[in-house]
Amino acid sequence: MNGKQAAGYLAADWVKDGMTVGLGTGSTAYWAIERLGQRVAEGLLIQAIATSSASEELARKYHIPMIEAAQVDRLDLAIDGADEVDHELQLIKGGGGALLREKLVALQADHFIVVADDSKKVDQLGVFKLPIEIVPFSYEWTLRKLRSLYPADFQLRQQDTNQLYVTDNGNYIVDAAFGRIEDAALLAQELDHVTGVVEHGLFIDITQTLVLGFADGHTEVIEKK
Ligand SMILES: O=C(CO)[C@H](O)[C@H](O)COP(=O)(O)O
Repeated sequence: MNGKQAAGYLAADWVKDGMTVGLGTGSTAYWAIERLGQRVAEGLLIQAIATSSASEELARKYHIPMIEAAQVDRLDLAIDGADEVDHELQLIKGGGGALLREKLVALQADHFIVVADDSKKVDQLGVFKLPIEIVPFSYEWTLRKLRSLYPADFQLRQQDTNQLYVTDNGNYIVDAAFGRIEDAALLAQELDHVTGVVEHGLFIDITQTLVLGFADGHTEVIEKK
């Protein structure tokens, strides 16, 4: 068992009968979904909402009962991966392009658990390029605005050489190389106010629990102070 699997499997233990669960996206959330699928096969009664079409497909493969967001007001729990996590459990997410739905789901959950292998733990956020989801209409203006605000490299994410990456919500993603981000909360607030930006991958004060997995299969659980 590698670190991602160890973290994903352990996080699935938080899920109890009757819960509505948010399912994250990526190669670590994958293991949590697989483990939940096993538990559903053993009789666990839950319903779930997925943060991407890929996770929805995976959950359906494991016969996890899926519902639409409109059917519930709150989620009991959401489990998702991260691209970076710092000591205060602030995150960069969106490497897999699902940041908007991931943030919507995380904010609606009473308990948000992040699953990651130990390579994701950093002293300061920002080495991983920050994904920023922008609307396609006038995206060049939004890109120009971002470039005028910050001395960072902003690159539109490509699907392949001829095609821009398009999210499940029909938007584009800009990957921003900030380097070390001195004040992630401030940057998050500023990006919230850039017209054309739909959402960004800074998850500030959302995570309650971090489940870290290590290469030898052991895990560490860190609760938000
Ligand atoms: O934010 C995400 C997708 O939008 C993922 O959670 C993040 O990229 C981590 O992925 P992985 O577990 O594959 O390393």
